[in-house]
Amino acid sequence: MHPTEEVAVPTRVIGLISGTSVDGIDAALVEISGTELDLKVELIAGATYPYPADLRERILAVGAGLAISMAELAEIDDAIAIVFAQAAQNIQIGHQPATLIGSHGQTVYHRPADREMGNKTTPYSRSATLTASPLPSTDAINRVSAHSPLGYSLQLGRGALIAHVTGITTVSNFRVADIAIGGHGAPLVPRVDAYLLSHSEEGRCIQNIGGIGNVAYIPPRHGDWLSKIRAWDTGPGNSLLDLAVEHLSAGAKTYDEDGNWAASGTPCHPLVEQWLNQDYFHLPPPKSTGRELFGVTYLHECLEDAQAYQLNAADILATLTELTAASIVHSYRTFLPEMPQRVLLCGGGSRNLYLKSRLELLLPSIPVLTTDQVGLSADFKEAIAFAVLAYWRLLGIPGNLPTATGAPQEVLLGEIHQNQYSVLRQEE
Ligand SMILES: Nc1ncnc2c1ncn2[C@@H]1O[C@H](COP(=O)(O)OP(=O)(O)OP(=O)(O)O)[C@@H](O)[C@H]1O
Ligand SMILES: CC(=O)N[C@H]1[C@@H]2OC[C@@H](O2)[C@@H](O)[C@@H]1O[C@H](C)C(=O)O
Repeated sequence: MHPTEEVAVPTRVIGLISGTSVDGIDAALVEISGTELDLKVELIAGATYPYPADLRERILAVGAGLAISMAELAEIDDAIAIVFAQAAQNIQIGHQPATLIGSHGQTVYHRPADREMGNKTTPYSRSATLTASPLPSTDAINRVSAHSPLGYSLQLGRGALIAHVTGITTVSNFRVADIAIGGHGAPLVPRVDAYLLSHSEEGRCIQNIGGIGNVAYIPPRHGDWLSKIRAWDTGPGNSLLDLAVEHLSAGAKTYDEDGNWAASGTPCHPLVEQWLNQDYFHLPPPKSTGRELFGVTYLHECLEDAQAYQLNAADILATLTELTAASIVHSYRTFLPEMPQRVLLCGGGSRNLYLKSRLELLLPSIPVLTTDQVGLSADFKEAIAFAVLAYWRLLGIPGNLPTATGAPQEVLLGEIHQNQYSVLRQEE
């Protein structure tokens, strides 16, 4: 290739994600330089674009198990891609345009790998030498597909359509490569956290509180610090709280702004202790979860349990907030090699002042700040991370951390959908 024709690695990148709260599309326009240890990201613009109300309702219904036809699945996949593409267009207005998009899409289903099955022999042949054997019986197939050795995670909003609509090369479907080798495919942000938020002397927990909570413990940055990182989904973040607020306000509110409603109640500690007995909180990492577990059914069970204590609405919210805080701290004390010297919060839950105060109470002598306070946007960190993951994908740098996802090795994450312009250039 002639030197003047050399294609520069895109450095102006858009990251897009809608998380488990399904509140809207977070878009971050960033300027990236460096690669890993010298990685630098400047946030040029960040915005959240709320979903059209009817699309949000459909996503939540599908995520909660509504049966739909294949045609409807294709339709909703493309509807999400179109609003993501529009978010990408909007975030560039008034700025130099981007040449790459990293789009996480919208998770509508997440089933972690079945550890038990992963270690068991399967009814199909895994041997390297091909030997003719009968196809598995229907019973065996049903057994395996009900407890597949591989996880399954579905993110809608196909990258091909985003690339087509925006004309910008788009990387999407980040979770599948990790899942294909036996990982959970989540959490994926910790590798980016490691390079953007590690400290030379200080062990830090980066705690995202979205619909679901997840933590990345990052030891001080020396020696083999990278292999000592631990990360997992801590359990409910705001998912149960949001559902409870909607229920208790008869649909008038969708979340507990600043945690004010919960702050006017009193947490019921025996109930929190009872809820903490739940299996997920005792499962050792790597582990991941979603609204499939901490969703509507779970909330209804919590509300039933609460009846025995005759709690009012504020007490119920205080108790659910306490579950989020206590499950986070319980998981640090149970699974971390050592407690962090600092906790940095991000995600919408970092704005819940009552939740933050409960975390501070449960973590005496450990400062609890937000990532904003160390220079990385708490609102847009996940979107920023998917911009970096797309950038790494083009550079051939792996995006997963095996200690976080449980995958046996590092892999390149994401499928690349080139824009029409670069496809035409290759054909010339
Ligand atoms: N001012 C606020 N006070 C209290 N809670 C807030 C506030 N702002 C946002 N939230 C909470 O944050 C949630 C959205 O957080 P976020 O956008 O980080 O979640 P997400 O990215 O969808 O989830 P995940 O990280 O699990 O994928 C809202 O649903 C709400 O519960
Ligand atoms: C399957 C899925 O979308 N998981 C999300 C979810 O939201 C928080 C937590 O559960 C986390 O593991 C993950 O997201 C972030 C972006 C991650 O992969 O790091």
